[in-house]
Amino acid sequence: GRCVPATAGFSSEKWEIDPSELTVMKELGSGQFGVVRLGKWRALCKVAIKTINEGAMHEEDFIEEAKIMMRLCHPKLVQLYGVCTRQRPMCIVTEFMENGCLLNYLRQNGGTAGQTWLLSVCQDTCEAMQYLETHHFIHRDLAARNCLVSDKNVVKVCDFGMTRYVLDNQYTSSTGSKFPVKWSPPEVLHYNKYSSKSDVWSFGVLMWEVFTEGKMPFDGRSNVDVVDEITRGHRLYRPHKASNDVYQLMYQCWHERPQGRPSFSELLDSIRLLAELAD
Ligand SMILES: CCC(=O)Nc1cccc(Nc2nc(Nc3ccc(OCCOC)cc3)ncc2F)c1
Repeated sequence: GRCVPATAGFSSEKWEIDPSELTVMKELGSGQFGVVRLGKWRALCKVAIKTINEGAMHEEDFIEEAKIMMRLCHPKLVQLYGVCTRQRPMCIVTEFMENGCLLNYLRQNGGTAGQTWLLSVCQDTCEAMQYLETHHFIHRDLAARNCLVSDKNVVKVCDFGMTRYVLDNQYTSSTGSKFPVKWSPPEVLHYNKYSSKSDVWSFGVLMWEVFTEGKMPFDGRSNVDVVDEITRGHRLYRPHKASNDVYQLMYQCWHERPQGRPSFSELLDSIRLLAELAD
């Protein structure tokens, strides 16, 4: 099936990739840990090679985790192929997605995107999140910037669980300048309490990003103001391209209490129903 043991043949320990079998090509941009480049494995398979800047990551912990992440296989998850840990800087090798980051794709192709595709983006990402929920794996940083678009305009979720290995405390502390406050629920902002239900809150914000075709949530407001607004019960407005049904779905994701929010399984059933009715 889809989940071919991706690194079968990559090397002895299934998560270790032999760098001599990688050809590095053009630069794609920069992610959380450093530069990401397009590459080829054994001159054949296109891959994304993410270089990990020295001091950017808890490397030992990540290598342990990579063994688990390799086992997370789903058609809507950007597949982790393996790591090159025997040289520095270390690198992470993943599936390559032709059309790049969803956030930029929405901003560049906005306006032309029909509601059908916008809803399909939510369905793709919800399928990935339902899979992670089933495997009790929390993403912790779900947002359009952490989704990628394939050559067939299928959207996949990437960088799941990676925030646990970031050393820059501007990212990791909820008062840090780089912390995803605008994608975080009250229990994360106040108690650092992560769960699949905190991912559901982020998913609601991702739906808002999709239906506004890449707007910044709470645009112009500071993180401190957003914490205050959210705590007082304020929520993001209905995007013009979102029907009332679609808005109701994302709004449910922002229930103050985690247990008041739907699961990804329930969200997926609702999205599939809306997609059917829209056809
Ligand atoms: C918004 C956040 C953001 O840009 N993130 C980001 C940037 C760079 C690379 C990655 N990671 C991966 N990228 C690809 N494919 C990719 C293809 C085209 C592209 O075009 C860039 C120039 O566009 C004119 C960028 C990426 N496949 C797997 C990744 F893992 C993530």
